[in-house]
Amino acid sequence: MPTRVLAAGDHFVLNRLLVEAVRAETSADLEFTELTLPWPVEPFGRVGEVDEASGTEEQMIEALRGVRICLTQMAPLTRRVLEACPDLAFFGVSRGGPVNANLEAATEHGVAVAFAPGRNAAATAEHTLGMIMAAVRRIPQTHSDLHTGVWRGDYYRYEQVGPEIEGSTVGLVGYGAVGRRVARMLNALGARVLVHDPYAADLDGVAEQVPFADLLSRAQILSLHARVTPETTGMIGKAELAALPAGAVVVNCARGALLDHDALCDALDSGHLYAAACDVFPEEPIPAGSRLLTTPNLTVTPHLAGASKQTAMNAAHILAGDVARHLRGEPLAHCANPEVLKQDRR
Ligand SMILES: NC(=O)c1ccc[n+]([C@@H]2O[C@H](COP(=O)([O-])OP(=O)(O)OC[C@H]3O[C@@H](n4cnc5c(N)ncnc54)[C@H](O)[C@@H]3O)[C@@H](O)[C@H]2O)c1
Ligand SMILES: O=C(O)[C@H](O)COP(=O)(O)O
Repeated sequence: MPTRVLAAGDHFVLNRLLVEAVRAETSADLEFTELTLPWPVEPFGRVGEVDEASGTEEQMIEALRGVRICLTQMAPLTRRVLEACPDLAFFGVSRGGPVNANLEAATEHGVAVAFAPGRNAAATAEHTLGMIMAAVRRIPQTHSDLHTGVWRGDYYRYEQVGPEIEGSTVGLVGYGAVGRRVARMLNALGARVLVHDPYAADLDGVAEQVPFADLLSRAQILSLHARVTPETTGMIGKAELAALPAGAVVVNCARGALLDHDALCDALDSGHLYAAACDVFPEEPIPAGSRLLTTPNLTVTPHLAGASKQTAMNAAHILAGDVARHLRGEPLAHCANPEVLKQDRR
């Protein structure tokens, strides 16, 4: 009897990549089903606490009959799904965190939850560098000026000039897959890189861990790369922005929940900050009429830092490696619930 595998991504391209990556990783006798599911309301920021009713729960329960391995981007693994699908043993989430899985219930049901850390870290780090440069050099503003027939060379040459990255002090909050790549790039550009991440042990020799208050008082460029936790939610508010040196630049390509956006707009309006750039917001899409769309010197992109040609392929390869390990009865490389009692239910 072949082992049944369900690829339940939000796009047929992801499903194809998942199936092909698993086929390339193992010669086990597998039978694949592909199901394209709509992207549910994103539980941004919560990891492993999902359990509310979801529109796709019924579809999942139906599709998971007899399925042992499920690979998905956002399909919900709720307690109800787990109770209704006793054959499931492996649930792979093609994201940096298994935000769509109830980890406690999965562990109770002996279902291993795998995920794909770092799959989009290069893309996100490169976008962050782009946002820093865009903000510091006023690229979006001057580009828009030219489109409206305005050539303001002297203004931007003398009155609106930002710091060079070379020689600047940059503060990174969070030193995980993205943060450490940003640090390497900025280090190569000649910046001094300070880090606040209480859980990062090794700083790769390119950055210096400092107390949070020191980082804030010294960072000419502040870039956020922490995951959202109770500890990091709202960690950059009015007081933290005020603590930055005058003329500082703030960049957020992590999560909107880390930053008080009203305080950010106030700090830009008052001239305390020179510029800011955000890819993520408290509400997405940004509602019409929001200050985030009209505050000068705030560059915005629509939550696409992690998107690249490689991202989905990287995720598929990371998950496929763990599918092969699961089938061989080996420990997984990226398991969100390693305490799972019964990983192998063959
Ligand atoms: N905009 C996008 O498209 C996009 C793409 C990828 C990742 N992200 C977001 O970027 C962030 C970083 O992603 P990653 O893949 O590097 O995650 P990661 O899990 O590899 O790293 C997150 C880091 O945050 C640190 N952290 C935890 N608590 C902290 C605290 N109190 N203070 C400072 N640091 C703390 C952790 O120790 C860890 O090193 C996440 O919020 C992720 O959701 C956004
Ligand atoms: O949607 C995003 O922000 C990116 O895909 C990264 O999120 P993740 O690391 O939580 O998957």
